Amino acid sequence: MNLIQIENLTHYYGNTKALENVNLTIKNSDFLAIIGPNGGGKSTLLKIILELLPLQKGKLIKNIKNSEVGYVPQNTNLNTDFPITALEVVLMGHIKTKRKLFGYAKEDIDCALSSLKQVGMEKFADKKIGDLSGGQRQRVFIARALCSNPKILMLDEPTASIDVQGQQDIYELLRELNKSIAIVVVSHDLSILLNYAKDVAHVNRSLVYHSLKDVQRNVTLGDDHLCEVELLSALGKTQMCCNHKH
Ligand SMILES: Nc1ncnc2c1ncn2[C@@H]1O[C@H](COP(=O)(O)OP(=O)(O)OP(=O)(O)O)[C@@H](O)[C@H]1O
Repeated sequence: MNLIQIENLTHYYGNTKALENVNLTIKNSDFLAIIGPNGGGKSTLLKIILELLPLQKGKLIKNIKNSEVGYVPQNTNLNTDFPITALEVVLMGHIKTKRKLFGYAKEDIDCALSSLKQVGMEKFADKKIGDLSGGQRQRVFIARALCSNPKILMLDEPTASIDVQGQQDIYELLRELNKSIAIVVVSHDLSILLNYAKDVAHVNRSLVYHSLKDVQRNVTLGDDHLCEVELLSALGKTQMCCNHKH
């Protein structure tokens, strides 16, 4: 089933053309990696799908409600000094929270606890967000996005500044979630991402879609990471070459 369809999308910021004639379909079982150089237009694409930016030219067809698109933004490590618990962060994701005069309704708390359980963080419900590791904190933000029972989960650089083991744990979680919801990840962590994504969209103003069905998995982790140039080469864009050492 097609959840989201984008047709001939073009977007300008003033005179800067950020996206040109982009076509993309996101289906319910997808695990899509969106990659591309800095300034290539990845965030712009995400913001248009999330309707944070207006549609200027082209079509955006959504077969799901806006509330069924879960979003985990970039930089969830900011403001870790804020004295708020993991449970409270998740409760903030409730769009139809019936707030009581003091605190939250029991059904909201039960739902938030169940989201925390889904990401393996229920034991940390009462911990301050600043006392968690980067990977644990990211799980809490994923739980927050899961609160509205999304059909698609979009994550912008979910593993930035998380160690390799933590990154792998997050992707294992996303793989598990992908059994019931579509996953779209913007990331530069290609080595890890490629062991999990089913398809890749390379965005550099225009979008080139590649299926990863036939690409060899078990890409090396750690220092021997795969760079974007090598990835594109593996996908058949052999005119590109990589001049640097890993
Ligand atoms: N608010 C804005 N006003 C003007 N230009 C913008 C704005 N946001 C983005 N741009 C420009 O649009 C282009 C695409 O930017 P975008 O942030 O979508 O790229 P990106 O692929 O997400 O980059 P990064 O990997 O660095 O996050 C860039 O040339 C950028 O300078």
